Amino acid sequence: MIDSYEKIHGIFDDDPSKKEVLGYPVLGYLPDEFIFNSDLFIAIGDNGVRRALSKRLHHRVTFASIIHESAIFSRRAELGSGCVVMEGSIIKVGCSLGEQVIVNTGASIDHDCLIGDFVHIAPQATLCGGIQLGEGTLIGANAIILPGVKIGAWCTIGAGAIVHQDVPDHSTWIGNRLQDKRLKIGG
Ligand SMILES: CC(=O)SCCNC(=O)CCNC(=O)[C@H](O)C(C)(C)COP(=O)(O)OP(=O)(O)OC[C@H]1O[C@@H](n2cnc3c(N)ncnc32)[C@H](O)[C@@H]1OP(=O)(O)O
Repeated sequence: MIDSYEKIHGIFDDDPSKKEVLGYPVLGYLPDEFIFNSDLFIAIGDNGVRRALSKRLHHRVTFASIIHESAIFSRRAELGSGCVVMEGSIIKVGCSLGEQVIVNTGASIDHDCLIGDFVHIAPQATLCGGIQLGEGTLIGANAIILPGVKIGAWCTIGAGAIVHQDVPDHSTWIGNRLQDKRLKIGG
């Protein structure tokens, strides 16, 4: 997506065997003393890793946000820095998305939703109106969150789930119910 809109100067990656990605040079590990002349985008899906890198770097770089041209993003919605809004997704009036949020392909976020930092909303997930998502939560592909539901921080909502009630922090929800913590699913 970045390739469609902007010049990419290079890619940082900890893996020394990677020399190029999509024809762009891999610059190796990101050194602490690196001086940025361009915006940075953290292209990492893991919400916790994205948070850690963002905290490490935010004082010395500006994070780019990317909205694909096929997405519908209400002019009455807000988006933080470092976000990506992918192909065919819809963000409607009154929504507020924090920093480093991934809105994946075809996801739908209806009116007045409040989305915390470092959230990932996977492909084709549907958020009805007035939903709140805490920091770092993953909404699995094709999940449906019913109107007004509040989901806490660092939760995992399974692919295809239907969430019909509030979910506490650090919980996992699969299918149509909260999982017993003893199952230790989704950490
Ligand atoms: C472009 C992209 O790809 S973006 C990435 C989007 N990613 C996703 O949408 C993934 C969301 N993750 C999931 O749905 C995962 O399956 C999780 C987090 C719910 C569970 O993962 P794990 O903790 O590894 O659980 P595991 O695979 O061991 O399954 C545990 C049990 O739950 C069941 N289960 C797992 N996921 C689901 C699901 N989504 N719906 C219903 N049942 C499920 C399994 O069948 C298994 O049942 P069993 O104990 O009766 O055999």
